[in-house]
Amino acid sequence: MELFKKTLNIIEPGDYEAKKAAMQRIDNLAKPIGSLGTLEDIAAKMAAITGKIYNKINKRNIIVMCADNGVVEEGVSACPKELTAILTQNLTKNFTGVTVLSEFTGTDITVVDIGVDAVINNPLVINKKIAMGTKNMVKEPAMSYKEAISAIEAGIEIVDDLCKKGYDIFGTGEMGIGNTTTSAAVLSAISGLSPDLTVGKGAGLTEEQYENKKRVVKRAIELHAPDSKDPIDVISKVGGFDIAGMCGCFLGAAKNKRPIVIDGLISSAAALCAVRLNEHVRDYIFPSHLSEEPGAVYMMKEIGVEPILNLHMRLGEGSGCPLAFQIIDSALYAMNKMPTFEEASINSDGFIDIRE
Ligand SMILES: O=C(O)c1ccc[n+]([C@@H]2O[C@H](COP(=O)([O-])O)[C@@H](O)[C@H]2O)c1
Ligand SMILES: Cc1cc2nc[nH]c2cc1C
Repeated sequence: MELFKKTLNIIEPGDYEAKKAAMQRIDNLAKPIGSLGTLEDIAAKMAAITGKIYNKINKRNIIVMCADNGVVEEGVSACPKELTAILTQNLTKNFTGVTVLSEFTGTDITVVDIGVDAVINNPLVINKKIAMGTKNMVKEPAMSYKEAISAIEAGIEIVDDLCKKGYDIFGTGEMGIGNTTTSAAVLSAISGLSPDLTVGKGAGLTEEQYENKKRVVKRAIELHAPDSKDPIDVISKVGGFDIAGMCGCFLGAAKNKRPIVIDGLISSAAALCAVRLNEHVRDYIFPSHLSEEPGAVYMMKEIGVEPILNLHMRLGEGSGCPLAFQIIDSALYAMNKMPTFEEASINSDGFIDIRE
């Protein structure tokens, strides 16, 4: 509880003076005002995070939180629960989408067992197991309030450690059969939106199974009536250990003044909880893509960010993060290397400053 409270208390807003100075440079670059669109927003936001106008990312890390969800016994997923443990192991063998894309983009992966319902005997998986999966949320709260805090603290600790190792950007990912159900439940509980809008087909469901999934989310919310103003209450009643762990990652990144990227629906649920715990966390968050899950649009709105990409992806694992890293790198490179109108005029006889 101490680490959680301390972290929440010391998170500061971004450096808006540095952001203003960055915007000034961006507006002076040899291009029509605003013509680099979202790349400009990214470069300015990064300046607010680091307090510097010129930024470069050297070390990238995606933290993948793996956990099981008790609600799977209600038939909400097309996948067998055992896949969580298998895919957790696969993350360490470069057998997954996120690891291959990370290899391509020079990104390291941190695999965390935060609640897989199996013994994961693998030195490449960090053991932060809170329990052997959550409870079935239509029968009882998914976890205790204390467990939710412990899982959040595990995420903060992971980010603290990685910051000491020199990582300067983070991605968030997860592996957990059934976690599109918990994510939709968290979104509905916090926003008040009907599960008819927030629930999707996840890894794939028949129409009949999809109707059941919506009923399950409605039943869990009716049973526990989570307090929409208390993200810990929401996570503990209808969330998952992966969502809690990633929520901790967002808080930890904000505390350490490091950028952190959202992937799909599940990491959005974690980001939403983190932003509701402390509004300043938003200053450190970059979205990546718009997940194909229907709830993703509402997640983005509730968090208050606009996805950079729309690639119709719905893999999860953190797979959108390496792609966003490349866009972020490009934005920073343009910011650092493009000449201003003044610089371009000095270096080229024929240059016309279109602002005059
Ligand atoms: O992140 C997303 O937007 C996303 C959308 C659909 C499925 N997933 C992945 O699929 C698994 C959850 O799907 P489900 O149907 O079991 O809830 C979990 O391991 C996620 O990584 C992830
Ligand atoms: C193969 C596979 C990979 C995944 N990654 C995230 N969820 C997944 C579900 C399946 C089935």
